[in-house]
Amino acid sequence: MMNNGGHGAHRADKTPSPNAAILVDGLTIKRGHQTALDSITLSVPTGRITGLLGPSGCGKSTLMRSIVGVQQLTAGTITVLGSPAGSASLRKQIGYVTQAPSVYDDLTVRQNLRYFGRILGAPASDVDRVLSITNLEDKATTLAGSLSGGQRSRASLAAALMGTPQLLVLDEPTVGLDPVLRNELWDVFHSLRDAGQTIVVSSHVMDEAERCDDLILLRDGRLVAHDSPEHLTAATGTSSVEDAFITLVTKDSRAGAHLGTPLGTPLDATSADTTADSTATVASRTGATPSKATPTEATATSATAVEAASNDEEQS
Ligand SMILES: Nc1ncnc2c1ncn2[C@@H]1O[C@H](COP(=O)(O)OP(=O)(O)OP(=O)(O)O)[C@@H](O)[C@H]1O
Repeated sequence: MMNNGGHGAHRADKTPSPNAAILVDGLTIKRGHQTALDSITLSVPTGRITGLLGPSGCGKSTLMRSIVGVQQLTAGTITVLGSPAGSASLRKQIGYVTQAPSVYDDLTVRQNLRYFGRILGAPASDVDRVLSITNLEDKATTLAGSLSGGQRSRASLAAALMGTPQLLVLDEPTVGLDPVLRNELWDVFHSLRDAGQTIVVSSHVMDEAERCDDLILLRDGRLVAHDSPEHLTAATGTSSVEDAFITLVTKDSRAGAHLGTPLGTPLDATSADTTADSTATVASRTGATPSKATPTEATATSATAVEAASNDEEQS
């Protein structure tokens, strides 16, 4: 259902589902002089794929960073799997894949997975399980530094899947991948969802929106819509999510620019060139640092990695 009052259209804000995986209440985040997120209230249901969409700079990564607990909140609260975001108890329950592939270049894929698995306390059998899920069995003995871009993305996803986290937070995992690889990854996401995992995934690509169970549309840090693709199109009288979004943004009294892009193209062409996030895949679970550090360094910094990531970025 849609709420057409105020500045946007969204659902479930006032009556969050009792089985919500994530509850965001009045979340405001200032980064530098920017208000990256402005009074966001929403709930993300368990066992579904929720897509985060919106133009570059609208706050998708900031919302994900907040959910995994590496972002300082200016106001509001976030509850994840029943605990405040950032709680130590959540580290093994959340798999986080940032925009930057974050496996260790000088380790093979299998060694990377063993390493992350050891830190997470995952069973040794998990390595083969996630290699199979991500279709990387034939790359198990390849150095991560020798993988193609798409293979590295999948290796990062594999690392995040170690230990079977309940919640997966994926920041533009398909960026730069060709359509066949994107398709394969979406098949993986759907089977993980079918196995009971909750997935929050951001994208610039409108055709990926149709593959999500629910969509959150952000614009300039504000929530414009939160509903299923079917409800969004029905409520706006449109035949595609893209058209629904254009209609919603046009109605949005504070919208400043046009959102129209063809299906399958980035919402913002410049934003396809992603910048590296400051935290590593599974950082929220392991405390490990990105691939430039050696595993030893990563382990040494594990106790403070999450806090450091949060503090560093605020100064950047
Ligand atoms: N390290 C930082 N320091 C200060 N401001 C930042 C920082 N990173 C992002 N911002 C600002 O926060 C706002 C939201 O950025 P965010 O990265 O969350 O957007 P996004 O929707 O994920 O963008 P993209 O799709 O390009 O990754 C933007 O105005 C951006 O300029």
